[in-house]
Amino acid sequence: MRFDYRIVFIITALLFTLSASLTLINYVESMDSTRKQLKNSSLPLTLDNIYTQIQKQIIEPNLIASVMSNDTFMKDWLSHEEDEVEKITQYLETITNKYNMFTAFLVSEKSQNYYTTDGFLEKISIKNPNNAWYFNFKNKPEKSEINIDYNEFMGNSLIMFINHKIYDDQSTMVGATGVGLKTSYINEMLKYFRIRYNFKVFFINDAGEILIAEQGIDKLEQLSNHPELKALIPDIINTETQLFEYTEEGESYLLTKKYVEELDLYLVVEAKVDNFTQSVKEAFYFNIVVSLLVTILVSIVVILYVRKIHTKLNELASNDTLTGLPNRRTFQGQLEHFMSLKARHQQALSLVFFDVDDFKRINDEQGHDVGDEVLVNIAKTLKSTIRHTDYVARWGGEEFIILLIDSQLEDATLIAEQLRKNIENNTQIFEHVKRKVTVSVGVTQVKENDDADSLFKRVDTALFQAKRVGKNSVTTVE
Ligand SMILES: Nc1nc2c(ncn2[C@@H]2O[C@H](COP(=O)(O)OP(=O)(O)OP(=O)(O)O)[C@@H](O)[C@H]2O)c(=O)[nH]1
Repeated sequence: MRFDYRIVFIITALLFTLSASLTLINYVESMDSTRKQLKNSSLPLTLDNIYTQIQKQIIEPNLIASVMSNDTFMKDWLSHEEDEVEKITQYLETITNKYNMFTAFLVSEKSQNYYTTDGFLEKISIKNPNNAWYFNFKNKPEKSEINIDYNEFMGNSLIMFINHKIYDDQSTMVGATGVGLKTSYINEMLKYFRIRYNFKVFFINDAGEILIAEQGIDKLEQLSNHPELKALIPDIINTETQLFEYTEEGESYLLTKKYVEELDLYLVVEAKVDNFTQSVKEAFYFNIVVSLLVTILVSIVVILYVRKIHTKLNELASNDTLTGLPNRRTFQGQLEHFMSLKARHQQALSLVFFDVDDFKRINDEQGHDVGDEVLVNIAKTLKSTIRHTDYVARWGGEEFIILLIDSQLEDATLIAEQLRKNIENNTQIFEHVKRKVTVSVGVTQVKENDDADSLFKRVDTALFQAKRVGKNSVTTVE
């Protein structure tokens, strides 16, 4: 009976399918929950965090600019002392140093002069685009504004200006003052959020231009190279929607926005989804490999175990459990095999068939256990008497059979006689039964035209004759 590997393959396939399916379900769920967490928690939290930090940074300078615009010194200076530039320079310098601002400024409506901490800077003109901010501001109803602008006089860097109008007692606008601060802290903050949390943060104005972004981040500087993001910008500005999604070069991005009133800008936080699902993907590949290894391991254990059981079953099916000798069925198979070989190789084969004499008496008088012990010892004697190339079996009950390979009838008779003597003189059997146990033996040789039936019939006749002549003897039938 050959071991059928198909069942192992089926078990392996089922096991792997099961564990792979569970891993896949787990993966899909984890991906889904990571996306949900990104949408519902990480992105909005980061957005609020940045918003709060920016507001905190604006509050103090805004207050300073407001105090400056209401300062009586400022108002008096504008109406009576504008020729004393020293005084205002000192005032602006004091404010800048005291509050650690990048600059402080004043524009006089009467003289159109622009003063900074360095004194008189320039005469502003409506024709100069750099001065456009003042004329725009003047025409606005608001008393204050925040402008984020590059300033060529200030190292051409991005400066946040907090502008406040100055009014005289008749509520006429007499100028504008305020402070300027470098936005480098914003850049630091944007960098921090990118490195620490994998978020890209930027600010867009009403015109859809990205006004503040981390410097050196290609994507945001070259918005025209990113049509998918560019196409979203009108929606970011004009709709109430908070969350946006787009795909670029096969990568999925999520965006969230908030309007920052003080800056009149939209704060946008962007996340590349893959950055957040990477660990889930890695866990998925790892789990698949582990599942495969575990499946292989389980399959090996199953193969080893099933093979062991299979060998045991084979043994049980082909061997006699009491003596360990092959049983009748196995013997018949072997006999047919040797008979066909004989036809090819012209090899002499003989059959020896024997039966324990008066075995029933042993059982009846001394019990079955003693009877069993006798059979076991006869099997041992049998094995030690014949050659290892011969084939022996328990035929059934107290009958044994031997196929002697390459043996003529005369040799077989000699071996049968030897066997009979060995059993009769066996001391171990004697110890158990307390008397001699003998066997009657029939011998025959396989003939040219024999089949299994004719052969058995002949050897059975020989055994019968051996019994008839008084047992404990060997009889040969040609
Ligand atoms: N202890 C034991 N007895 C068995 C076993 N198989 C068969 N027997 C017994 O062997 C006995 C055989 O008895 P019989 O066929 O009458 O043969 P016998 O008593 O040996 O008589 P002869 O063959 O004429 O010498 C029966 O009592 C069976 O029950 C076995 O495995 N163990």
